[in-house]
Amino acid sequence: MAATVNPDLKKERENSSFDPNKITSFLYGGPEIVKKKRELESLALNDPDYQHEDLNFMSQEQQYETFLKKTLLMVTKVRELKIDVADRHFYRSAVIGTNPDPLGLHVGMFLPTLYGQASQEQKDKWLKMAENFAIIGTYAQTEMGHGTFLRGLETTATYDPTTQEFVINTPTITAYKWWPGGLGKTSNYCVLMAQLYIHGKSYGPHPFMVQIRSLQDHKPLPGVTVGDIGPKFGYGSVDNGFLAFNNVRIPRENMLMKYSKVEPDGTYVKPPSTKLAYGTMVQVRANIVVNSGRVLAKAVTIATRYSCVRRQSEMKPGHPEPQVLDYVTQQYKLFPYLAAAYAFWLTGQTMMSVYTTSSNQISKGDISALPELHALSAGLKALSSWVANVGMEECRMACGGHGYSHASGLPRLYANMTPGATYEGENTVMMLQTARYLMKSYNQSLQGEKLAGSVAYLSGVQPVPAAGRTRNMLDLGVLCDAYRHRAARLVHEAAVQLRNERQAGKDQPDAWNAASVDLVKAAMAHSQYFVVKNFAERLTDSTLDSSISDVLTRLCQLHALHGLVTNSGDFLEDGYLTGTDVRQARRHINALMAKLRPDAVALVDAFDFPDGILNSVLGRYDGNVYEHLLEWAKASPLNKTDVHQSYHKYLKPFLEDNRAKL
Ligand SMILES: CCCCCCCCCCCCCC(=O)SCCNC(=O)CCNC(=O)[C@H](O)C(C)(C)COP(=O)(O)OP(=O)(O)OC[C@H]1O[C@@H](n2cnc3c(N)ncnc32)[C@H](O)[C@@H]1OP(=O)(O)O
Ligand SMILES: Cc1cc2nc3c(=O)[nH]c(=O)nc-3n(C[C@H](O)[C@H](O)[C@H](O)COP(=O)(O)OP(=O)(O)OC[C@H]3O[C@@H](n4cnc5c(N)ncnc54)[C@H](O)[C@@H]3O)c2cc1C
Repeated sequence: MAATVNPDLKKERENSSFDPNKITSFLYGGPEIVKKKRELESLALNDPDYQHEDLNFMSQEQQYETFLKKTLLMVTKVRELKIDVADRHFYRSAVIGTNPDPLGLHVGMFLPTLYGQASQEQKDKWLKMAENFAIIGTYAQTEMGHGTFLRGLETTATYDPTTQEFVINTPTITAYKWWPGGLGKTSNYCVLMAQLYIHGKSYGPHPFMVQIRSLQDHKPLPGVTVGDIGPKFGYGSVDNGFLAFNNVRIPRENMLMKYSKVEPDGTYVKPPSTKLAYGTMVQVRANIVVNSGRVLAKAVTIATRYSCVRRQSEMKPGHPEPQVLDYVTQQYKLFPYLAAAYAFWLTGQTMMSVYTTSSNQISKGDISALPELHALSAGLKALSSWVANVGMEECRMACGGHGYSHASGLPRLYANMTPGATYEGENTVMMLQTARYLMKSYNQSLQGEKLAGSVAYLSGVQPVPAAGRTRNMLDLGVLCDAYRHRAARLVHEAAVQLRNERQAGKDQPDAWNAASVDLVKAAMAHSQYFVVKNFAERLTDSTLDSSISDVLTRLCQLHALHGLVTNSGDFLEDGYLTGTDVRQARRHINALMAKLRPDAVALVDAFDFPDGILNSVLGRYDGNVYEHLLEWAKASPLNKTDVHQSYHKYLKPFLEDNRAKL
């Protein structure tokens, strides 16, 4: 087995213009954090207790069992090792890699819902148990018939003042809860979203704490039907489940009552905003933005390293076969996603800091930040997960045939990450939520109100500059202006279309539906502007090491220019940019790619994913791809014996029969 680094990769690293550790430090927030991250990752990756056979060789049941065992062990070890709460995600992501785990919903949504929606007494009652995994919960909202339309949920929680209980019921097949992670086999509790009814009146969806399985033998409690929904496109390591209730009674105190309340006599106390009950979803949407950047970074790391190891065809007759990354078309496949990975990594950081600031404000009773937080997280969640999906698939195809093998790590990455476009708010629906906020804000600006936050740019009309001007299309100020102008114009045009539909006689919902393609386009342009502007702003950080600011600036330019060229119609339509500008932009992209080429490997190394996390033969740090491909294939279950047992059952009699007939 080769112990040395592949010579092509070695040369790439020797020829890069900067030290990748400096970018790693920038991406993770300083050298101390990087040190901590590496220590925790290496602790997890070198722990023999976490080793197991490749998941790709396992059935769904085996994957679930393996991951359950592994994550429970992780909980115990995190406790024993006394890992700080703030650092646990480093350890966790090294243990689970790019796979979801059966406790993901407990950590990612059940606990956050208790933190965000439970009253102090309820926290005192349940938090200790939940934080210490004495109970395991999930977030049971989606039903077979309704995921998007929360007001359409059919599960009911009917208050009975005589016993001071809620009666939980699943009235129809379509009311079955469907999809919650960890529900199928793992959880014994859930936060249940159900329609609250008091004295025959509906109050909309509310969260309830409901025990579903016995704490003694894990059997479903009386009146509870629960199970696994079966194999999916990915997510083999998670037991997504179904759940139904037949008039199950829970105490009044089990409705999560930080905001809405039901008094013993059935009096309903209204929350400051009904949408506060949706708070956990906003948090997870912000997390998805972070995750999309990381997922794209992983895919690009695999494809870029492999493209330096892979040699194919003759560029010049008689010359050695070039590294495929030297084909400019290959660069054009990968470098825009390399740039996008950086863009979304940084966007994710900003999104999380907006989330933290706004949610602190909200939990203190000031809910003014809620609409902006919802609109921003919805749009960025949708944009980032869409780009990550397209990018992962592009990276897979850029690896040729080997990209299709599970050895590449890319099919599993895609299958596990692509539902980010669907869960936690289907992407088109999320973009339409952002559009709703944009329309409101736009109308407010027309009334002369000054706008703040991400929509501040909608205040005041953006004039189209006079024709004939020359622009420097590499100037980040020029690029940000172009994106801002495009977003403002598309918001304006969507608003005009909406108004025209109304004037043509449609009511508001029909007009909205008729204008929805334009509305999504406007929300997309708004979100893209936010990403480009955020990237450019991060480069103005005076503490940024000068040795890396050049290369990061190139990535930012490439990200902005590539988006501009692929959406050139939007920038040209009203004459804001000229054909010459767009042609110039295309030339700059080629020049930028040539400049980035020597730094490509260092730029993906800077993401600092150890091999154990990447889990890809093609993306190995040492580049020794071929010998490990062979080794990996040999470990496949079909190769356990030279002659498979099916030969004796089927092939042998078939061949013998055919031979006998000759
Ligand atoms: C370590 C941990 C790792 C982390 C990862 C964890 C695990 C990851 C795995 C994850 C696994 C996956 C787990 C899962 O998948 S969990 C299930 C996730 N499900 C969804 O996301 C459902 C999506 N649907 C909705 O959110 C709502 O129903 C929508 C938004 C579609 C409409 O809603 P509704 O029909 O009720 O309302 P309306 O249209 O009448 O609008 C009314 C007003 O409300 C405003 N509004 C709406 N929503 C919000 C909001 N949230 N905050 C603030 N405001 C909000 C809205 O703008 C409007 O404002 P205005 O215009 O009137 O002023
Ligand atoms: C892997 C995975 C894990 C999940 N985990 C959980 C979980 O733990 N807990 C949980 O509660 N749920 C979970 N879900 C469910 C998930 O949240 C929903 O599937 C998601 O919110 C989308 O809702 P839907 O399935 O009803 O899609 P639908 O709304 O039926 O979407 C179908 C199509 O209709 C379109 N559409 C719907 N409404 C509109 C509209 N108003 N305007 C325009 N177009 C519209 C959509 O754009 C889409 O193209 C999970 C799903 C997956 C795939």
